[in-house]
Amino acid sequence: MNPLASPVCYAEDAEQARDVANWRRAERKHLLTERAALSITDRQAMAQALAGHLDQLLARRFGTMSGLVLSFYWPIQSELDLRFWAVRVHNNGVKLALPVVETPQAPLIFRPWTPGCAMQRGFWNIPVPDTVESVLPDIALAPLVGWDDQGYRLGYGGGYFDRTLAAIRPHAIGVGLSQARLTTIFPQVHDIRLDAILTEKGTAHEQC
Ligand SMILES: Nc1nc2c(c(=O)[nH]1)N(C=O)[C@@H](CNc1ccc(C(=O)N[C@@H](CCC(=O)O)C(=O)O)cc1)CN2
Ligand SMILES: Nc1ncnc2c1ncn2[C@@H]1O[C@H](COP(=O)(O)OP(=O)(O)OP(=O)(O)O)[C@@H](O)[C@H]1O
Repeated sequence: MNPLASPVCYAEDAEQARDVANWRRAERKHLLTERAALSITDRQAMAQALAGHLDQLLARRFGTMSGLVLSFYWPIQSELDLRFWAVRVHNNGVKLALPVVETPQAPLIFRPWTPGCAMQRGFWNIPVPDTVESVLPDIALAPLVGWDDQGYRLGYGGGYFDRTLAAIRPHAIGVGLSQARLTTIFPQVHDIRLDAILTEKGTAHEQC
């Protein structure tokens, strides 16, 4: 074996990782600008349509979801607002949770949420339930900034969902806009494929 091969290879890997990180930063910015340009009415219609697809997918895979814990998200930065759907799901007896960055650069934790429960501002100013209790979700909705046909997700660039899916393995469903599709996100070793991706147009990806 050529003794020089490994260091050269590492140098190329580091360069490639840097290129991908730079490309993702630019794509994120572009996708977030495009999403923010949609009208509130359009986003509400998309959220309604997506909620319908979610109901179908969850009923098909999990039936009534009785006894299961499902995590959703508190919308930020023009994300589709599925809180009306979360209230409906809660009223059907499903336990809900929200993700929390408790420790930077560590997996997310999940705190139980009920409609109207006390909230506080967390990391990045994202509202989180004001409780010390935590739960493990069986199903986790992952908000998407971008996505690809293989089921890979682009988020806000903290690596939080990937770290979480590497630590615990809920059924992970990415939710986002059909217009946020990328040909590929150039998956890196840390990227974990989601079990399904849903947009306002329906199922874009589903693992068998
Ligand atoms: N509504 C909502 N809640 C959520 C998430 C989400 O995507 N949406 N998250 C899903 O995981 C977690 C928070 N995710 C975060 C991801 C990145 C950064 C952040 O600091 N980003 C840096 C950019 C990093 C980089 O590009 O290198 C920044 O903008 O400064 C913050 C929070 C938990 N809660
Ligand atoms: N399992 C992991 N362990 C350690 N670091 C990780 C892990 N997953 C991701 N990271 C780090 O997080 C950084 C950002 O990852 P990536 O670009 O995939 O974020 P993202 O999926 O867009 O963000 P988020 O999930 O927070 O919305 C990567 O450079 C990587 O170093």
